[in-house]
Amino acid sequence: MAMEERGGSESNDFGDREALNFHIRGRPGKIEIIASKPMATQRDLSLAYSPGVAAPVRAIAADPDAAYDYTIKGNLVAVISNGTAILGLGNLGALASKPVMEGKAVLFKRFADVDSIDLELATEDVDKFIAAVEIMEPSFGGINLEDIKAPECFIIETTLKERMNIPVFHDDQHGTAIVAAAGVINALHLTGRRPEDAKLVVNGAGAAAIACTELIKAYGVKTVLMCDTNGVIYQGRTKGMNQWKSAHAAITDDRTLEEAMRGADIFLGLSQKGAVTAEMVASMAPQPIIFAMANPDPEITPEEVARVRSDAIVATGRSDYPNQVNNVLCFPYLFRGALDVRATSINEDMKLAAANALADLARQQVPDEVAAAYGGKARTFGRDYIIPTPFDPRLIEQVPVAVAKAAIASGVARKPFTDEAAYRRELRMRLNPTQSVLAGAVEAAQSHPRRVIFAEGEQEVVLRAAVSWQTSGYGTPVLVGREAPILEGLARLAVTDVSAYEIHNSSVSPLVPEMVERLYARLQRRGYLRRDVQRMVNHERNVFGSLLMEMGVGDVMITGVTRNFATTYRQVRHVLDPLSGRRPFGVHMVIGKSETIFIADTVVTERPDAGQLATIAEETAAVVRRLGQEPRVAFLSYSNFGNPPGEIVGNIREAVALLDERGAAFEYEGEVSADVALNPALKALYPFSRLSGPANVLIMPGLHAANISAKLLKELAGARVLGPFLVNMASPVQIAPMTASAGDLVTMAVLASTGVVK
Ligand SMILES: NC(=O)C1=CN([C@@H]2O[C@H](COP(=O)(O)OP(=O)(O)OC[C@H]3O[C@@H](n4cnc5c(N)ncnc54)[C@H](OP(=O)(O)O)[C@@H]3O)[C@@H](O)[C@H]2O)C=CC1
Ligand SMILES: CC(=O)C(=O)O
Ligand SMILES: [Mg+2]
Repeated sequence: MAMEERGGSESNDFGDREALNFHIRGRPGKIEIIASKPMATQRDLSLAYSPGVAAPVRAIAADPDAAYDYTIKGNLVAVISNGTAILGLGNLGALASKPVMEGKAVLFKRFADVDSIDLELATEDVDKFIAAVEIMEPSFGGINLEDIKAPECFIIETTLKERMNIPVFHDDQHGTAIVAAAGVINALHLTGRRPEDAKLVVNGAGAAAIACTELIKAYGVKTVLMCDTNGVIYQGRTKGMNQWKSAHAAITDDRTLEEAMRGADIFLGLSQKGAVTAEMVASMAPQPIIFAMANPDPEITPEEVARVRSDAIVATGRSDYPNQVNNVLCFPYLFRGALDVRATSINEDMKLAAANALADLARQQVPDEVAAAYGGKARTFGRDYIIPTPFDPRLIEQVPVAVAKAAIASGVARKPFTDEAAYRRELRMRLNPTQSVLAGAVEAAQSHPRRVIFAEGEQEVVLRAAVSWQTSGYGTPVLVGREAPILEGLARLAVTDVSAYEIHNSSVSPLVPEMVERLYARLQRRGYLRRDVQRMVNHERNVFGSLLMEMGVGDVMITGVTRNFATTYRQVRHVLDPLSGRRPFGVHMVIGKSETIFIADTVVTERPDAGQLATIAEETAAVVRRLGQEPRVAFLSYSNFGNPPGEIVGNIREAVALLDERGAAFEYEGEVSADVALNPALKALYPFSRLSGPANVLIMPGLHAANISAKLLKELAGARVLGPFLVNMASPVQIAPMTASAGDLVTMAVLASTGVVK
């Protein structure tokens, strides 16, 4: 997101209150543990616990490696801290570090499907810390040390690496160094500099700073001045020194950061908020490279830099500016690769491989399916994109493969892979690409704020969605309803600045006369009297809201929580039309762990004929592609390829033949039963089937089957079911289910406003 698009704001678009609410909502914190095996029956209990559990116990006692087969060990990483250097907030103790450590654990899961648990150890004693961690080796596949201050972190990590036979990795040192090095390589490339000619100034001489400096020196940067709270670290300095700082002591007359910064090509900030001034930045060399990486607030903000330098490449550790240089780009993927080949350690070769993979990725052309993850906004390598963003769906494939290969080549992999293509496939399957698209759409929504008409503005759930829309920076909520209840509702939600919300009351709106004229012109030849139309405009919020859309008051309309779909749809269609020549239909999305299943048409056409089925399939396939997945369409029935025969089966077979005739450019098959479509073992009974894998688009034979199965899944399956999404309307209108949460409403609005669903 470019700075101007943020409106030049220098603060978060959310406050502490929202961050606290986020953490307290539902289950406190950010983690829960779920069972990976069913625990439904007496038999399950016997297998999982006594007596069944004795079998894996004996197997592991006989062969310790069997723990990787029979327990979670091989995919479990401990995030361990004592809270002595929590981000850039300082030594606030073990307990206070827990939100960060829980956060790291969920990032492991979200980005690389690594299970992770946080452990906060209440000690600043190095020996006690080491003793506690080393005896935990049986439990974990790897140890991620976090937010432990220097110089203790160096002793802790070195000793644990010597004593433990699983990867031990201090994220603040090496994770940060890998990502910073990738960014520096690309920034040097962009500014046409050679590493050996560049002057680097590092502010901070702790865990992150020392490791970053070492890695960047290994890449060829020779002239380095490092500073800490006592200024420049020069040869001969005695105050506040230790052996790790001494290794980087320079021969120089500079004594302060201000002096060191003069003429510097690169600045790395790994110290504290506000440590750098605009004057210092102004004194740097042309095209300065400025990585202000302190969290949560950088040494200097990109806005402050922009005021004095227009030629700088700027990165921070935060996700709300371009170029996020943060170890989140590294640790999930590095451990993924290390765990997958059961590496005994994470060595220099693996770190270099990760840095190079990250740097390469940013330089690659962004393919269309990845652009979908950015809401269609293609990224190109340049000043505002020197490093991939955390939601880039290619990271899960490229970085772990590079790391695993380096582990194999350097001899630390205990279980090398032999088939790289199969490993890449396995990695891709770990994450659901739709999640990346949703994340990308959110980013796109923030950079192109839109006006959303919430037609049911007095409803509590709608107000919560509207507040979330506004505070997330997606744009202006336009609320339909009476002013007093809406203002009361906003006050209950602690909104202080109501000027950010627009309220339209259909009883008193000055737009009503024009609305009546427009609608009467449209409906008079459908048997509506002027007074019928007047009543509809005044009393039917969906009609009023749709007219607001029609008159350009909003960009997107969201409704649906107070009336059933059919009623709402009828009201909307009084005013708004489908795309020319198109027939609207509905798609539900069932968002699973590694894939999303799409079901259509779940809302409009009761008994689609063959032509309609074929068109629904084609248009759903287009939606699926925009959501980052390659469609594999199954036309569902109770029968498989004509067996048993039946009346509605003919329609479906004809739809498949029509797609053949039309030369449809996606995989499709039918008619098949749901289990043959989804279960590879059953599909194998039909080896001629044209689907290359389980279907992800289920085209239902009729509205009954579609709507019932979507709702059954929502109520029973425990999966996240979104929709129905209304496709093919000329203006972006979405009709949510009456059960929609505020989050669902926002997601629907985001997908509609970014054109991912249309
Ligand atoms: N973007 C990212 O991915 C990451 C960012 N970081 C950030 O780096 C910073 C340091 O973290 P970490 O290395 O773990 O912590 P440490 O406690 O190990 O090191 C902190 C270092 O910063 C120095 N320092 C503090 N304030 C100043 C100042 N005003 N001017 C100069 N030096 C200063 C300290 O100096 P002295 O030695 O004199 O006490 C010390 O050397 C934090 O802000 C953290 O958020 C860390 C990891 C990853
Ligand atoms: C990002 C991180 O790990 C830190 O700031 O400490
Ligand atoms: Mg950290």
